[in-house]
Amino acid sequence: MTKTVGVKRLIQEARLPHRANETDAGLDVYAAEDKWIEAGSYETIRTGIAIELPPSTEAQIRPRSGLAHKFGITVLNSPGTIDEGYRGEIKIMLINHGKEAFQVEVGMRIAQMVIAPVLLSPIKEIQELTETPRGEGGFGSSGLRDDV
Ligand SMILES: O=c1ccn([C@H]2C[C@H](O)[C@@H](COP(=O)(O)OP(=O)(O)OP(=O)(O)O)O2)c(=O)[nH]1
Ligand SMILES: [Mg+2]
Repeated sequence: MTKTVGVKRLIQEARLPHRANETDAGLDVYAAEDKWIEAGSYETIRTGIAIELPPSTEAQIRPRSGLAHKFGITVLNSPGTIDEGYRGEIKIMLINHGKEAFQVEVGMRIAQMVIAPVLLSPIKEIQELTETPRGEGGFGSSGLRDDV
């Protein structure tokens, strides 16, 4: 099984995803078009690339903390899911939570992509669930006080 991610450039402006450091989890993903994002709005941005993932993996599209910290820019549907079998162009939905309009430019690093393993578990209906110490407790049930 190859672990290589094949990347096809769909337009000339496109840049291949790139790891800033060899062991970074996230590959920087680049914009392939110029676009303004008004404050409080979102835009779908072209990357100009399509990819071929290794079997039983996905690519997660996550925000870059630098853009969030400096400009309030994040990924609307974070983490975006790129399915193994998807062969279309990867597009990134950025939302501007900042106070100023934000200009996306060709070649800007707008998000990061993490390749992750996926369990393609079959699904079946069952009548009884196994018992566990947690049972149906959730939503803060393990806390000592009501508010945490
Ligand atoms: O940020 C994203 C998220 C998804 N996709 C592409 C790849 C993914 O495989 C496909 C479908 O995404 P998703 O499953 O999130 O969307 P959906 O609304 O469930 O559409 P579909 O019915 O096509 O699965 O769209 C992107 O290009 N960018
Ligand atoms: Mg889907």
